Amino acid sequence: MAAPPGARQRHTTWNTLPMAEFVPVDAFDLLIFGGTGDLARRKLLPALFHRDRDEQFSADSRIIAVSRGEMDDAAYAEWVHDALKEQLTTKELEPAVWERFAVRLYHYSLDMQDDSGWAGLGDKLDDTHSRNRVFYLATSPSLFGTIAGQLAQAGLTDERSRIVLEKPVGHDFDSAREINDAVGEVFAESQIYRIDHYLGKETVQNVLALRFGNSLFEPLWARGAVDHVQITVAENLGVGQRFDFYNRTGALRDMVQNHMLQLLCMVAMEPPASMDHDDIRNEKIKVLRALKPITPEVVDRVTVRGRYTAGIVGGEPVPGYREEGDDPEVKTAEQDTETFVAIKAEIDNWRWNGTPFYLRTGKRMARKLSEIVFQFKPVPHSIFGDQPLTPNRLVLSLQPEEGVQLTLMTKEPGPGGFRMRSLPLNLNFPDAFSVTYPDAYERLLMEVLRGNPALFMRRDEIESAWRWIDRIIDSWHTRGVRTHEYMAGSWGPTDSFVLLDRDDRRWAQPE
Ligand SMILES: NC(=O)C1=CN([C@@H]2O[C@H](COP(=O)(O)OP(=O)(O)OC[C@H]3O[C@@H](n4cnc5c(N)ncnc54)[C@H](OP(=O)(O)O)[C@@H]3O)[C@@H](O)[C@H]2O)C=CC1
Ligand SMILES: O=C1O[C@H](COP(=O)(O)O)[C@@H](O)[C@H](O)[C@H]1O
Repeated sequence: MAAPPGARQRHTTWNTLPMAEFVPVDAFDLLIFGGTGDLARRKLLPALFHRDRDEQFSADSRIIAVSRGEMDDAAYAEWVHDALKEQLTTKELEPAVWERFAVRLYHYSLDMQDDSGWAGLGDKLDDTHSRNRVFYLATSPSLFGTIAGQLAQAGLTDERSRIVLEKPVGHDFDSAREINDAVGEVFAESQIYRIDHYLGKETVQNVLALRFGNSLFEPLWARGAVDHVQITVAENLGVGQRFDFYNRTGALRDMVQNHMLQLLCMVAMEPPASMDHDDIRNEKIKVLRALKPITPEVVDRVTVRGRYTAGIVGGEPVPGYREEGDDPEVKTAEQDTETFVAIKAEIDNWRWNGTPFYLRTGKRMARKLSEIVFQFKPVPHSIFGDQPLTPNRLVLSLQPEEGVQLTLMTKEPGPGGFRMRSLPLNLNFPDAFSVTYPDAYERLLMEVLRGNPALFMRRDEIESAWRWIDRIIDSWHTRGVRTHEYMAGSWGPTDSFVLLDRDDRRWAQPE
């Protein structure tokens, strides 16, 4: 049926087939700037290999890596093969799939900071522009503007091409705006895909399904019923070989500015009118704009910075932050960088006024765990006398297991008396669906190749998030807020427990 005159055009390009099916994408040239880096080796190439295994790529689709290294296509294919051997099991790296994948691989040597060499890159590409052309920038963000400009000058872009920007987009609001301006001179906003790989995780998308596919939760999803929300992203790994990057960055910029704020937006936003990417992003931006600024007056009470010391993780002794990294020059430049941060965030809007969102992320914590916990309020009046009633809790688990758990009060069975027990109602996704869970990068790469930007961040989201983060960093500087030590293998510094204790609340973990 034709849309009525004046109806809004929707751009949803989600695969909504009734069954999970591997729908092929149109032919593409995917250029990975930084195609020999750590991200390409560990994430992008294994993700692409998996999608090729499921026959989603046409025979003529190509992957072209760009880096300064002198290597021909065959040498690059060999490098990729070694990388895949490291990342995948022998069973996964099926020889027939590898043969198909290997012929897609090309390498082009180029110093992106140099003006020469860009015209030659065009010779590697299909000049009929008959296939989708995607530029994936897996390099330092300081190169994003230069790369976009050089691509335009070499005549390699048109209105159909897409550009993917890896996180972080900038180091603060000003640098993010500079990058967005430079890239925006060449590409329209609809052609720019800013990655936050948390948006590619299944449970994060399941937040949409849970909230808006059920009538049960939405009426309770507000300050009237929800006491507070906790978002935890705990890692057991340390900073290891990324010391140089991390030392300049810290947990607030590395994890909160992007992943944690995106999670917060997904659970706190108002219902979007549709799954259209701009409908969703319009709601997310409202949440970011409603975040209460953290000023020097309150920063001590609502944030905690931590840094790990040596300890034991998973039964193994591990070094402290100060012992990580081996470059002496970097070591001397060491700052009081936080590897842990906890924040009491408040959203100044009708729905959430008075319901805080406690955010917590850290490296070298007791175990890897990412979850969002909705702590509901207690019943207003108990008819069960002295029996304690545990308020309901909804837990959305992202990692390591993906699922949803709702705790309910039930009556313990028995011939006499009336005893109440809190029990979980569990929906474990891997048990419920007999499919292999794709890595977040697999989904995100496919969405780029399909031209669906819903799972990517719009310019205003990035910039709003930076404004809020910059304010915290300024307040830390103004008040000289230092890091507190926590032992590797713990759940963070004591002060993070005090943060909740002050409000008479507790972190959901440790159990
Ligand atoms: N690694 C990870 O897990 C994650 C990384 N990121 C982000 O992705 C980006 C890339 O990270 P990562 O892969 O770890 O970095 P690496 O340092 O491992 O790789 C950088 C890549 O860029 C190439 N490169 C660097 N400078 C130039 C240049 N002037 N001209 C041409 N090629 C160049 C390098 O090749 P060569 O030196 O041979 O030129 C290499 O291929 C960073 O912004 C990072 O923050 C984001 C999330 C996770
Ligand atoms: O972007 C980043 O994310 C990883 C954590 O990702 P996950 O999918 O393993 O939870 C983090 O280790 C890294 O420091 C950060 O840059």
